[in-house]
Amino acid sequence: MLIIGIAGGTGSGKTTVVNQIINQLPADEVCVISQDSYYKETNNLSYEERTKINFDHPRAIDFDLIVKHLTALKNGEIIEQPVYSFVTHNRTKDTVKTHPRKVVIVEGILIFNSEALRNLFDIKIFVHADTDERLIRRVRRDITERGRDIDEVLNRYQDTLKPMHQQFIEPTKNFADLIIPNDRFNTVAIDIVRTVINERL
Ligand SMILES: Nc1ncnc2c1ncn2[C@@H]1O[C@H](COP(=O)(O)OP(=O)(O)O)[C@@H](O)[C@H]1O
Ligand SMILES: Nc1ccn([C@@H]2O[C@H](COP(=O)(O)O)[C@@H](O)[C@H]2O)c(=O)n1
Repeated sequence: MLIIGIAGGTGSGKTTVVNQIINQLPADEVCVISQDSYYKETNNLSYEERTKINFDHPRAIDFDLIVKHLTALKNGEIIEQPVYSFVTHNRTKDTVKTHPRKVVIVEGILIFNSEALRNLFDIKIFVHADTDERLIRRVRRDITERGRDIDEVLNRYQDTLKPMHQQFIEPTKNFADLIIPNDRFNTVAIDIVRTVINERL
């Protein structure tokens, strides 16, 4: 099994890069674990309280469960990946059965913050896009796909996204084996990653 970690700031294009990598691989040879699925359960909080959570701080993530699930996949076991709702800011009652595959891709803003998780990755990739580009993409995406309005996105950006990016996300670029510049679509980098995967399989 080849386990690839793909980190990078919000809006850097991690999900897009993952889709570009996997769309040429047979579906039964790859599975994806998204860090967003592993936001801690907050059933004890009201909706109002959940809107105030700092979702860009490592303490918001259930790293123990990601490590447990990744280890289980490595041991050939099927896992029940949680499903997260950006509308309710909580996990839903659903789960997605995720089968062990030859290639496992884990993507998320904070995945290189956990040493235990880092140690499970065979290849660590950091997707980079400039701050203004990420903000523009985030505004567009959160309004069209995540049910937010402009004030919500900009307030969250100023209060948590920007400082947390500087404190926790950008420094983890140093752990990367490969940095993909993604201000524009970077087909060369995607081809290189695909070649590495094919060689290792
Ligand atoms: N290289 C790129 N050029 C232009 N837009 C991009 C690029 N990569 C991603 N996007 C767009 O930016 C938005 C955020 O990308 P996404 O892959 O969801 O980022 P992340 O998973 O890092 O938050 C999406 O709407 C996506 O279509
Ligand atoms: N309820 C939530 C949970 C998380 N976020 C934001 O999602 C970002 C991470 O996802 P990406 O796909 O952009 O990597 C992160 O920056 C959180 O602020 C949210 O808005 N609401």
